[in-house]
Amino acid sequence: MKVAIGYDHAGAPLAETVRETLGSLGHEVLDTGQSNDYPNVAFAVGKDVATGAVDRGIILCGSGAGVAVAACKIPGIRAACAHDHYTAGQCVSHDDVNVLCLGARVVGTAVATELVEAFMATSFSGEERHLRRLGKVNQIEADGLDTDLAPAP
Ligand SMILES: O=C(CO)[C@H](O)[C@H](O)[C@H](O)COP(=O)(O)O
Repeated sequence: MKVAIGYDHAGAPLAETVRETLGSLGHEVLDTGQSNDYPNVAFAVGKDVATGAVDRGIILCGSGAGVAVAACKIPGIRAACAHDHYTAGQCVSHDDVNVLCLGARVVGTAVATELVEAFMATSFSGEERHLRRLGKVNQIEADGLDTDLAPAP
């Protein structure tokens, strides 16, 4: 896959680990570089994913939270902050997450490597219940505060 990465000053210490891990897995890395304001980083990576220039994105900041908040504002982006192996995989298989957000002040290089591996090894399951829920996410994105969601079955 082609993967865009980006990082702020707080995320930068993990950038080389992410680049190396993606490379060792055979993925192509598009490095969008560093900005010291996390919304700039999130927008650069999220735009590449949303336009289809790359398949997925990985964004690094201090906690992983700031870049996730910003990236989720971009239509078509499903970003998640994951610091455990289970979430890094399940966020893709259930929620079709296309941007992984990591906090370099939270995890070290060994855990970050495992998180990137889990994220990249997982595909969306396509199961009916997950498609239904993702449809509702898309509905919220399209209709905003006017959204009228069907109740859960
Ligand atoms: O971690 C973050 C918040 O969730 C941000 O994305 C930044 O990395 C963080 O706020 C940077 O903090 P600093 O005090 O400006 O170094």
